[in-house]
Amino acid sequence: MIEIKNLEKQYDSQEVIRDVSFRIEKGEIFGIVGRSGVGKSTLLRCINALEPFNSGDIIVDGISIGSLDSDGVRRLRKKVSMIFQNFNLLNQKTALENVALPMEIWGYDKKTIQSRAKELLTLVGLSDKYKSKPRALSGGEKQRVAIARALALDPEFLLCDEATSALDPNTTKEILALLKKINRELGLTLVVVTHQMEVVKDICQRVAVMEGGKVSALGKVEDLFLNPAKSLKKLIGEDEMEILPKGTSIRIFFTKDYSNQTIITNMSRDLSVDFSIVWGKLENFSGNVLGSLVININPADKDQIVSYLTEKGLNVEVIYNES
Ligand SMILES: Nc1ncnc2c1ncn2[C@@H]1O[C@H](COP(=O)(O)OP(=O)(O)OP(=O)(O)O)[C@@H](O)[C@H]1O
Repeated sequence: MIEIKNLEKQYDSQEVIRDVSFRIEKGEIFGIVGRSGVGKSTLLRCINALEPFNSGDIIVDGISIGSLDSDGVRRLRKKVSMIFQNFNLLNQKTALENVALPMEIWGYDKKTIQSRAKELLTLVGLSDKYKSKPRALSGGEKQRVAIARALALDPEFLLCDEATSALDPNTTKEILALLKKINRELGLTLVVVTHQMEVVKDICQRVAVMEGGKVSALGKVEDLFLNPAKSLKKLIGEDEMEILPKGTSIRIFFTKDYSNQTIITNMSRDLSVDFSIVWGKLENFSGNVLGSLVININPADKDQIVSYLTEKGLNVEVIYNES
């Protein structure tokens, strides 16, 4: 488990992390999202002591990072590995040599290094590229090598700093599938910093939204997307607001349990009310299809519609559009 407690970080006089506290549970895929410059990468780099912090603490599996000496930091980085947007591979070395490097630094014997590096490159789907140098690899392949290297010392946590931001959409999907596989099969806890909402929806279970160095929302991804806090709405855009008709509308959030039910048609029959469907979307969250629907209603029917839907266990939001 990673516990971040009242963390504060400044660069000179600029406050970058302001009183941030949350926990990342073992085995989960946890997202940290926010606009550029809100402090996501800085927070991630504090977790493996790449950046010092000013006050507060980070506890990784019971170890307080704030009090580590240089040997402690070395051990922490073995446990908490990291991948980056620009891959950070050594260009003069082959894929195999890049993956071998951390094991050489830790003094593993040559035979173990060779077999483990090959095993890891096979795990990431590059069994035919052992001898390729980075310049002969695509972006996705480079990130696969970086992931194999990050796994070389058997870490428990993998920090991913915008790991798919430099990749095209299809390659992004492949790398996300690989990260999910690593989480599932090796039990690694993943902390994923990203500004890409598709990444959050595809792989994260919980997410912290950052704004101005603070956490402005935190929770399960589907809860935050289906009933977004203001901070998340700003990030994902409020495109539907532009097409809302005048008057009173109701946004209905469909959770897993309701997404296949015909509640809306039943409501129309049960209450004898008319409405028009204005807008709807279905989203895929780690394989679960959830959705939201906006209906425009007669203002006089508002209370009975809200009660009906709430009694059925649905989340609703009333939206008034005066313009
Ligand atoms: N080494 C540094 N020295 C001084 N200021 C820095 C340093 N690294 C980051 N900053 C500043 O700290 C703030 C937060 O940066 P950070 O990289 O953590 O944000 P971010 O949310 O990850 O943004 P991005 O997605 O653009 O990387 C920014 O204003 C940035 O300019």
